[in-house]
Amino acid sequence: MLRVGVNGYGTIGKRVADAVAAQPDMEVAGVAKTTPNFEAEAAHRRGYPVHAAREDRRDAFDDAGVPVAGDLDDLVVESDIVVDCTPAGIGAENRAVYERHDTPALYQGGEDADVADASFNARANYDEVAASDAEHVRVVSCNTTGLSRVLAPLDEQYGVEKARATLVRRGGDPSQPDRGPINDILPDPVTVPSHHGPDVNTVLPDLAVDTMGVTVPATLMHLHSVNVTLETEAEAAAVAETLTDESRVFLVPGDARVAGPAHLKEYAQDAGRPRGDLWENCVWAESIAVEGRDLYFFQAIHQESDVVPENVDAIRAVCTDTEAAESVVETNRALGVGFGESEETRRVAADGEGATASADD
Ligand SMILES: NC(=O)C1=CN([C@@H]2O[C@H](COP(=O)(O)OP(=O)(O)OC[C@H]3O[C@@H](n4cnc5c(N)ncnc54)[C@H](OP(=O)(O)O)[C@@H]3O)[C@@H](O)[C@H]2O)C=CC1
Ligand SMILES: O=C(OP(=O)(O)O)[C@H](O)COP(=O)(O)O
Repeated sequence: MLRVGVNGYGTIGKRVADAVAAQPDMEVAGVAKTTPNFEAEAAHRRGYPVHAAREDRRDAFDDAGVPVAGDLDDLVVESDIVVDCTPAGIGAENRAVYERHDTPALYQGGEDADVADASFNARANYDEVAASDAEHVRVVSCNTTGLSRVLAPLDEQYGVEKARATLVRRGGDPSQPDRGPINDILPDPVTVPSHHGPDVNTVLPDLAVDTMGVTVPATLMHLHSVNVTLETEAEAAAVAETLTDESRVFLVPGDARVAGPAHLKEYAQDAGRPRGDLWENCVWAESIAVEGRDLYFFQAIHQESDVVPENVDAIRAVCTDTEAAESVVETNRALGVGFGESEETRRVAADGEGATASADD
């Protein structure tokens, strides 16, 4: 059993902890945060040992009646790997703590790429990261994850001459009342390209991609308008087939009459998904169009959850000998990723494979 510590228990951290707890080869060693708020109480109720991330905050936990299992050092010692889910910039400060204990760590996409020895997306570069023996790995951000999951298979199947995407970014998460805008539409960043294209190149280095960002008064999901000039001509139906075969792409059927992210979130909640999470890219099947070698489509990205299965796979890539396909299938199975069965799932099931818990160390 891999013992996984989660440092930072907010939007991403709480989901990563639950996803780790769902895996047959992993358990949650504990979680850490600085404030004994409702989320700390929820972590305690879920049975996760709660750690005070800063020694000077320990009294606050005692005063609030939230039992404290230890400090950050204790959590790192207890863990085979730590998933750092602290706010952007704090992960970089924490790397020294993980190094001091010689404990591998994952970081999130809010950190600069140079926080880690490698950036990770399971569909784009699991094998390279696993082979590199990198012990400090950054899981790319939600938007970059969403782009990488579609651009990797399109590049393999048809070749990508040039990808362009306009990212309509949600202003903040539903749990962030202090975010905005509340009545505006912001070029964000106003400079072009946005950081997302270069970030895709941290996991798909040879792919030509430019991105622009716009932030809007919405909290539910990001929405991407994607245009890809392919190297070979393809029918829209063939592209749809290619994307259907991806286990972390949900091709939203036209007859579902899903108008936008509000319907997608309702779809997930009706399906009984925890927190209404949508771990998959949601590509509108009807939007897939091809003019010559130019492909167009819309996809929605659930920023709170799409990186969660990627973190689970990154744990296996860093700590075990598990192959990419095995890990993805195991992660998907344990979480319930996929509204239908992908080709990848069918193939691995037919081969009788399953993720192993064989830790290297
Ligand atoms: N939300 C999103 O849409 C996405 C976020 N990311 C990235 O994931 C990372 C985390 O983001 P997100 O989950 O949204 O952030 P949140 O603000 O929701 O959660 C951060 C958590 O870290 C805790 N925290 C703050 N300071 C410290 C500290 N010094 N040590 C330990 N814990 C601390 C906070 O609680 P407390 O204050 O009690 O300590 C909170 O639990 C960022 O890099 C972000 O860019 C990536 C993809 C999508
Ligand atoms: O990593 C994210 O977005 P990004 O891919 O646009 O950088 C998350 O949605 C967090 O974004 P935020 O920095 O607006 O909270």
